[in-house]
Amino acid sequence: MWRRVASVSHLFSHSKSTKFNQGGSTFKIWETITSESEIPTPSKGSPFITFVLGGPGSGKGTQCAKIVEAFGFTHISAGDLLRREIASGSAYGSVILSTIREGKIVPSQVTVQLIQKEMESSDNYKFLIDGFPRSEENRKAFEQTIGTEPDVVLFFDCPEQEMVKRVLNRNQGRVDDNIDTIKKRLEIFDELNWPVINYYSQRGKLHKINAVGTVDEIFEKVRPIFAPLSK
Ligand SMILES: Nc1ncnc2c1ncn2[C@@H]1O[C@H](COP(=O)(O)OP(=O)(O)O)[C@@H](O)[C@H]1O
Ligand SMILES: Nc1ccn([C@@H]2O[C@H](COP(=O)(O)OP(=O)(O)O)[C@@H](O)[C@H]2O)c(=O)n1
Ligand SMILES: [Mg+2]
Repeated sequence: MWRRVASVSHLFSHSKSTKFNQGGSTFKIWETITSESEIPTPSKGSPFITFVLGGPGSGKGTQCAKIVEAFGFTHISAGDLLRREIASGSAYGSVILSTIREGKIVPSQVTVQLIQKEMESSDNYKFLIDGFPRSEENRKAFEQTIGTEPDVVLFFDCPEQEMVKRVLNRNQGRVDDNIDTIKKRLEIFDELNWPVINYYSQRGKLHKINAVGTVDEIFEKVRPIFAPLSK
């Protein structure tokens, strides 16, 4: 549930719990109903980090481009970094390629190192980290290596059927955009994503966004989260 608060620097949040049954065990998910939530005030001395979560095809990359344009973030896509690593012929390339083909998660050490390099080489202090963390292992490795937590976590919540449709129409020549790999990616997403969502929800950082609608309609739900930030 959203309440638009135009040009007000405070958005407050309250939560309700929902139970999800994942692989035999029940996780209690705190669903943040972002009507009123406060985002920290960024300072140029320290990075302002937003994690962008959601299943394959939920629209993370598309919304990141809009956020960059409106709010001046630097977009770091974990998937793009891994694909760049493959293309560069790096020593890790073949392992990364087979992991992506199988829809599995690349070891966190590799992904976090790539993210860290991007952050360190940027002059910006506002980062959108897209498609990361995809597991608790990812999350913990980031915290240990970078030594900080995200300020904001976005979660694009999209029905599976819609995600499958979008991925099959994406047309970017990706090795993982085929029905077999998508099925595996959705299974992995279902198994590993919820504990991460639960963790950030309990810390009051999660902004869950219904990812069904047009790109612009969805961005109008994202915009108020960052409204307190200037470009
Ligand atoms: N709201 C939307 N409605 C319909 N298609 C969308 C929407 N947002 C993104 N898409 C399309 O769906 C595909 C997946 O979007 P993308 O941003 O790459 O998702 P993700 O990064 O989460 O996998 C792309 O082809 C994109 O153009
Ligand atoms: N944190 C991450 C992000 C991506 N990946 C791998 O990269 C693939 C593509 O990630 P992506 O973020 O580009 O995919 P989309 O959700 O954008 O479709 C994933 O399915 C994983 O195999 C990973 O191992 N760890
Ligand atoms: Mg993407």
